[in-house]
Amino acid sequence: IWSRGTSAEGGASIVKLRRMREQAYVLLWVCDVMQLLSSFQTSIQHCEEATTSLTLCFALAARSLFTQKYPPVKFLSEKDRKRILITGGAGFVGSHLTDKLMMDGHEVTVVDNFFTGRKRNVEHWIGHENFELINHDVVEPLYIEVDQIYHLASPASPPNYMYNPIKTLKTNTIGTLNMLGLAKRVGARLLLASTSEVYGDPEVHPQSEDYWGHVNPIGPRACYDEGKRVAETMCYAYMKQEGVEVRVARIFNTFGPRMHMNDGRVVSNFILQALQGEPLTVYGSGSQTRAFQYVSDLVNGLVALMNSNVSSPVNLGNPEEHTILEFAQLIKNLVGSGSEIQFLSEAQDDPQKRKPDIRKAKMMLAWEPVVPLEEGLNKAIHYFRKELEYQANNQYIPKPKPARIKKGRTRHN
Ligand SMILES: O=C(O)[C@H]1O[C@H](OP(=O)(O)OP(=O)(O)OC[C@H]2O[C@@H](n3ccc(=O)[nH]c3=O)[C@H](O)[C@@H]2O)[C@H](O)[C@@H](O)[C@@H]1O
Repeated sequence: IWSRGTSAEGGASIVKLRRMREQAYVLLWVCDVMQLLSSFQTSIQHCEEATTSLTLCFALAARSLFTQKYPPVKFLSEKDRKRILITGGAGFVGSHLTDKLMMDGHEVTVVDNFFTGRKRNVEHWIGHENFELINHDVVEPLYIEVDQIYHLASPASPPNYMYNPIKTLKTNTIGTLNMLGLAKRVGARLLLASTSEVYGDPEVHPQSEDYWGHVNPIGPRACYDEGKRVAETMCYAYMKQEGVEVRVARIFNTFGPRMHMNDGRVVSNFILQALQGEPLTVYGSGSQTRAFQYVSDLVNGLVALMNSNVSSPVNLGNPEEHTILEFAQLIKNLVGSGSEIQFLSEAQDDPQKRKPDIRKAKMMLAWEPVVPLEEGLNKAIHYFRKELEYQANNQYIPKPKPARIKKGRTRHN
């Protein structure tokens, strides 16, 4: 500019340049201020972060000082401590089994696809060095190193297993094949959670292990009943052909805390209905019978069977038999509820009588149920009462918004 322009042009250019320089100074000043502000903000953030971490440290220290983080766990020597896989370990029975095996000092891996299981059931172990939780569906293969497998994965409540019969079949067939394959590969012992449903609507009463059953292979319960029957067949095929060590527990009706509120089985239905003052729904006449065991008895039976040398199927249940109508009355009385009893239509293929013959378990495992029915029911009632309170306290009930007034007119949504 200097060299090319006239003096007049040169003067104008100088003025222009001065202006540009002034503008540049202003720009630089703005930049400086912004930088200063941002570094100030960062240091505030650092300060906040430091304060937060410090608070967190104090909170954690206080928590570990004043509270016990995990339930007490026994110390087991390397020789006695087992690596145990529980499929369906976040479910109702699985989570109680997890508690027992963890407290006994073993290393427990829980595998669950959370179809009916819940993280809440095992959250008290999360972070413990002996515990691992894997979100996995047993229909897909699993590659881990374990000594024992408790194979519990499957929906067990009729409304749940009938909701998706194909998935129920896949879980009990492909899922069981996958777990037996794993047992074979790593040389683990596998316990199958089978069921009293393998006896179908029984013509023999009470049911002992040598009864072959009376199952409708194309009825609504078949996905579960036949699924479990073929799962048992698979266990013995792997035992004979591949030398896999198997244990088969035929589990009869079981109840207790951590049953899902929407489980749909009779115990949780009746207790929740009685607690909420709703009618107790009896399907059919209520003359059909069942015998109910408390979950801790079952868990002790499962562990005793796994560690025994009994490879043939064993019934695990409480032989105290009641009609469903008697059962409804008992729950009403224990809750102190004024609920009515409502008779609904009978469920298709509903077994009319069921009661376990447990002589084999008594003789071979020295096991028998010890929790009386009423004591177990009172524990379950206490649990469901707390669950209802929990639900009520954690429910977000949106308040209706007042209608907005715009220019003197009510706005209609
Ligand atoms: O509780 C269990 O552990 C067993 O539950 C079910 O077998 P089910 O005996 O049919 O269980 P529930 O659904 O609890 O039914 C028991 C009886 O109560 C009746 N019921 C059920 C629910 C209800 O609201 N009202 C009612 O009268 C049913 O019709 C049936 O006669 C499963 O099929 C078994 O595999 C499982 O072992």
